[in-house]
Amino acid sequence: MNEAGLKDGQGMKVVVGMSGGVDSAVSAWLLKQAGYDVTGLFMKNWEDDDDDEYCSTREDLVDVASICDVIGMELEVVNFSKEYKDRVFADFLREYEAGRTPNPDILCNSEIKFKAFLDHAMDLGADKIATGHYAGVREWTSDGRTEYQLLKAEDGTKDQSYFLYRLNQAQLAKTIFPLANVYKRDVRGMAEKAGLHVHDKKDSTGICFIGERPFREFLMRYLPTKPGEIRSLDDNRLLGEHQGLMYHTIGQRKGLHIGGIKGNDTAGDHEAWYVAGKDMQANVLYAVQGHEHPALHRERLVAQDLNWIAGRAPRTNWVYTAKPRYRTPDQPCEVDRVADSEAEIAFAAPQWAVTPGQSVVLYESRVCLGGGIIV
Ligand SMILES: Nc1ncnc2c1ncn2[C@@H]1O[C@H](COP(=O)(O)OP(=O)(O)OP(=O)(O)O)[C@@H](O)[C@H]1O
Repeated sequence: MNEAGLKDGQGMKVVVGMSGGVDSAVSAWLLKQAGYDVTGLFMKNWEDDDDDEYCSTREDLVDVASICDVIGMELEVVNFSKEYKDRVFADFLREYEAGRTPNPDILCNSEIKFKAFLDHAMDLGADKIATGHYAGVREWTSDGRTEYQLLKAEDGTKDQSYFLYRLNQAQLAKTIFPLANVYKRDVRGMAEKAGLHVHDKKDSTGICFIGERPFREFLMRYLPTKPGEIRSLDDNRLLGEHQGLMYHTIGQRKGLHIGGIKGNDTAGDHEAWYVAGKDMQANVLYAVQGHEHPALHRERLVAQDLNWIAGRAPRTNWVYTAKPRYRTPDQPCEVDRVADSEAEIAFAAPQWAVTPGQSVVLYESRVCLGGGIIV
């Protein structure tokens, strides 16, 4: 075992997804230190002529080349922009058009990083692939059955298992997460010690293909505006106009431009407005006033398009925890009803701004069981 708890690699061939960031650089370095035969693979997932201003792909590739040089490993480059457009971006647009708020990074993991990328790595003769995700994987035997479990990262503040809940047994069987037991606060120091110049590189933020660009502007290029009314959910009062339901998400406060509206004299009338619902048919956006408005809280949700990592559904009448969105701390819950196509989850406490299109991910202690897409 090395400092990250990695087993001796004994020359096992691993292809590491290299983004140009510090996490994947340190992941590759740790594997190399542990005796794996490591190759870096950089993938290009997005191609757009007007993107130079916001897209850092070129600089990232330069960084990857230098990292591979320092570590002493081969670098391969692959273009998955067609696969990305067909399998991730098309779904992203469809979901927005239907008024939901999807999470393309989740689909990018199950369809690109752990499918197209994994297949390509196997073609290159790899035994396993590795990424710099903060998550863990372990082989677990109970009741005579052996399975791969997806685990939360040791560094709970950085855990990314939420984004990986759509992986299956075959994908996990081929995966190493070298940062499973590493704290983010130590990663930059490790990179510096290893002589990797990206030790002080800024972490990437946001959805990969959108990068730092203004989101609404980006979406408008693909989904034209469709103006409609904004109404108060409580009394149907006309509050203003929206430019398209797809530009808004449940719980959103900014960008409604109705802050100054005064209606009657009831107390609290100066509280901020939040998006509480969408009527897709009538093209009406419904808003409520105040963060604590009951319409923004839900004790139950229904999820579809389910993926259970072990290949079997969770138990009903059993206390688990779940995240109805990435940034929400784990919430105690029970699975009330579960079938192949749909599950209903009841939380111990009401959840704020449960949003269709986002994923609900279920955990039993540190083990990620899977989840589904909120409808
Ligand atoms: N363009 C890419 N080519 C190959 N692998 C990638 C690419 N982008 C991301 N990955 C892999 O997916 C992992 C998680 O990606 P994410 O975008 O969440 O990066 P991150 O957590 O900021 O990590 P990093 O510091 O490595 O960028 C990365 O650590 C890397 O292994």
